[in-house]
Order: sequence, then C-alpha cells, then structure tokens
Amino acid sequence: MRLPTAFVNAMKQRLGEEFEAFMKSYEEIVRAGIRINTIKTEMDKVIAHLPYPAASIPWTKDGFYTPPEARPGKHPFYYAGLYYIQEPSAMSPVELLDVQPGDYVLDLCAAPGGKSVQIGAGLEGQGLLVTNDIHPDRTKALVRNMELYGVTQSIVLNEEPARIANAFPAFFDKVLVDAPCSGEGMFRKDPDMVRAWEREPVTTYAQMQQDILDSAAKLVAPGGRLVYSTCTFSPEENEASIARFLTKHPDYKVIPIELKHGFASGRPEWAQACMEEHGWEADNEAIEATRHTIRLWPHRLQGEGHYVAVLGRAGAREEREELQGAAACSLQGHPCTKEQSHAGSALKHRESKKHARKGNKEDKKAMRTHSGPVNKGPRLPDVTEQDLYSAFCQEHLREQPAPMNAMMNTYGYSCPLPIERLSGLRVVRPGWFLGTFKSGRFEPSHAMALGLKAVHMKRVYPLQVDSDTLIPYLRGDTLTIGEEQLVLHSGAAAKGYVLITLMDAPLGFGKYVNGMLKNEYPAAWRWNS
Ligand SMILES: C[S@@+](CC[C@H](N)C(=O)[O-])C[C@H]1O[C@@H](n2cnc3c(N)ncnc32)[C@H](O)[C@@H]1O
Repeated sequence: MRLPTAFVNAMKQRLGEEFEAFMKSYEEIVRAGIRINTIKTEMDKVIAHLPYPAASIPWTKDGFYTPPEARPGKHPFYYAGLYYIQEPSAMSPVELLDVQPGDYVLDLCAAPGGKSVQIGAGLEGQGLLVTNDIHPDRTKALVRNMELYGVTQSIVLNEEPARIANAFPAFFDKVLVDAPCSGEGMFRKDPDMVRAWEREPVTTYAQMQQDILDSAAKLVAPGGRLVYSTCTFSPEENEASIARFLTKHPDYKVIPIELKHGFASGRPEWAQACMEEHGWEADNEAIEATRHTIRLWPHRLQGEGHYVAVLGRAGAREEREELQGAAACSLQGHPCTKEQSHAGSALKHRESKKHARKGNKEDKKAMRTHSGPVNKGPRLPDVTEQDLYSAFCQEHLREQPAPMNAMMNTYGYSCPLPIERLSGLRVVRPGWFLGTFKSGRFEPSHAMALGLKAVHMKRVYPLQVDSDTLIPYLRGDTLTIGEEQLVLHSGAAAKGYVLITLMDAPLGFGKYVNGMLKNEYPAAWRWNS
C-alpha cells in the first residue's frame, strides 16, 4: 500500500530496530471484530449460533475476532443489535474506562457510537450516559446506534465540549475523549486516511485535542477518571498531548496501565523531542508520566494502531456524590428536594469560562452551525400526553418500562436527568425515544421497541435464528400467522401491538389483527441482503 514518505521516514527514525516488523504489518490482513452487546443478550448464546468461529480478543470481556470470510453485517444478529462490528484495538479505551453500573459517563467525541454502545453495556441499565459529537450529521449514526443497541439511559448532544463543561462542571464519574486525530493507525484499514493525513498536519489535531481535553478536565468529578484515546502514532497527538495536559492540570495524574496482551508502554522520549521541535512546554515529570500510558502496535498484537492514557482526578467519592446530588435523585425516579435542585443549578454556573478553539476545516464548519439559535430543549409532557402514554402502556404492556418525562415537539422521551439540566444545550435526543403524539393518540417508536424486554409486553412473537418468518419480518413483509404462535400475557387478546423478538432480544413491533401481523419495521432499517 502507498504510505506518505514523511510518515515512513518519521516512523523509521522513531522505531529503529522495530521499524522492519512495523512495515511488514502493512502486508498482513487487517483483523476485524465484533463486540457482543450484553445489554440485549448473553455472550454464549450468540457465539453458539454464529456461522463462523470467533476467537476472543484478549483485552476485552466481550470482543471476538471474526474470520476474513465472515459477513457479520449480513446476519440477523446484527439487525437485532446483538453485536457491534468494531475494530479490535478500538475496544480497549472503554475497557480501561472501567465503567461500573450506576456511573455517570460522558463520551465527548462519540460518533458513530461504538464506544458509547460499549459504555452502555458497562452501565447495565443503571446510571447515565451523555454522548456527544460536534458534527450534526454524525450524530444521526450516534442516535441510530443508541437505539439499535438499546442504550436507553443515554442523552445525545451535538455540542462544543466547552459548552457541556459549563453545563455539567465536575459531574461525571468517567469521561472518554476518543479524540479526532490524524488516523495514522488506520492507514492499513482505510487508505482514505492517507489522503486526509496529507491534507492536515498533526499539529492541527494536537491543538484541537488540547482544547477538547481542557473542557474534559472540568467535566470529571473529584476522584473520577478521564480516558484519552487516539488511533494515531504521532507523539504530538499522544504522549505530548497528555504531557501538556498534565502540566496545565496538576489535579490529574496518570493511572498506569498494565503492560499485558501485547500493549507497549508510552514513549516519553518521543514526546520530549516533539516538545522541542514545536516549542511546546511541559514539565519533565509530566513527560515522564506518559511512560505509563499505552500504545497498541499492529506488529505486536492483532489490531490496528491506537494510543490510550488513563488519568485520575484528585478528590474523594463523597465530594463527587455531593456535586452530583441534584441529578442522582432523579435517576432513582424520585423528585428532587429543593436543596438538591439548588445544588444542581449552583454547580451549573460554577465553571463558566469560555474556551477559544481551533480546528481543521470540517471542524470549523461544525462550529459555524453552532452559532445559530440553540433550540429550546425539552419540555415536560402535558396531562393529555401523559394520559395517552399511560393508556397505551395499559393496553399493550405488562408494566410501564419507563416514565415519559420529556417532550420535544410531539415526540415523547424518558429522560434520565431533570430536563432543566439540558436547557440551552443542543439536544439531539433527551433520552429514550418512546413515541409520537399524532391525531390524539400515542404511537410507539421503533426505538421504544428496541429498548424493551420481552417481559414488558403483553404480546410477543418469539423468533429463533432458523424461523421461517425472520427474514420476511426484517424485509418488511406482512406475516400471516395463527394466534397460537403469539405468547399472550395478562389475559391479553391477540389484537394489538406485538413485540417481535429474536432469541429474546427485541427486533421491532408489529400490529396483530385477524391472523395478520402488520409489519412496523421501519423502511430505512430493512433487510437488504
Ligand atoms: C475518533 S472519532 C470517534 C469515534 C467514536 N468514539 C466511536 O467509537 O465510534 C472522533 C469524533 O470526534 C468528533 N469531533 C471532532 N471535533 C470535535 C470536538 N471539538 N468536540 C467533539 N467532538 C469532536 C468527530 O466528529 C468524530 O466523530
């Protein structure tokens, strides 16, 4: 493959004896992977039914290499959100973020959302995920992935990191910055990255990364964790980014990453050299600390080039809980006390300094779209909307899966935070999209179906991977099926909304009437193999 001469020369100089092995990796096949979505299924169930062997990716709990002939995107499991197709090295940052059920997590540069899906699995249906991308178009894929993979406690934003930092100072237990970068580690997988690399110097990305990290620094709660990752080799964007950050933010320290699975240590000497070259400043101690960050090299493990740093913010858990108080009560489904609400708004205004930021052309364009009026954000549902939603739940569900507590236009959502916490922000989705109010009735969304569990529904049509009606359903066909094929609960009649499941995971809705299952699977999502 064609590699830029400047890139090859720089790698040769840095890698010395290892250079030959590094260059040889460009002749080898790129390993692909899937990550099982444990929000919807169990790992063993999926692995047992895959039409190809899948070997474990050593640095993940739920990631597997797929063989070159596998077509994981052409399998019903993909349509059911049972796995996410992800480059193996890209699974490491979230593993190192160490998400725990109940955490408040922010994924700051999130589209298309592979790492957000992985974070969602770590939350196990508890806590909160705020997932953001600055590019409006890219948030569409982010929304789709949050829906397909059933990350129902996620809020999707399209914001500048500095504005999120103003709204949520010191709020998150864990923050991921999977930074925009020059993508040198992806040259082997995606030759288009070579052309992009030739257009933009690595220093442009390094500046963007500093700006994003400065905002991220404000967002992490005391005692919380910040993970920074890139898919590039340049020290300007890796060790140097971290050394400059640590120098500016002495309340952060590197948390050493264990060197296992073929992970290699960070290279402080490369950071030192590029500091001198670019006239950047960083403490020696900060530069040296980057030795405990990691590099994933394609010639040392089976995956593409990546860099990961884990940083801890000073402070204690109790301090963090006090700062998060106003939101915590709402997440548990209880109304906030006055004191807690006040704590929330005081927090919001504590760190309000704006950040200037620079970026490449595309990022500047995204910034311009942010200079327009900010939408009003979500409102509370009115009594009629609440009644219609409750009536729908009573008729078709065994239990209400989540409260509908946020509205945008005629769309109803379940928001995991008090909605005032989102005011002034560019909100793409304030939570789980439940449905739309149309002509005096509530119409459930496909996203609602995808976030449900079979136990929530009065009517279920359970399918297995070898069921004759599986592909016709995914193609959008109307199905002719007998009532006896439906599983009916709570004395429900067959007529009404039915949840179609694949190995117990939701695929979508259908409407049963007189022996026919009218297909509600959205046209844009249909099986097209
Ligand atoms: C490496 S990609 C993220 C990949 C994603 N984490 C995943 O796993 O699917 C970097 C993302 O950062 C976004 N981005 C660029 N500049 C940004 C900024 N200033 N703030 C937030 N996001 C930004 C880009 O639009 C891009 O989607």
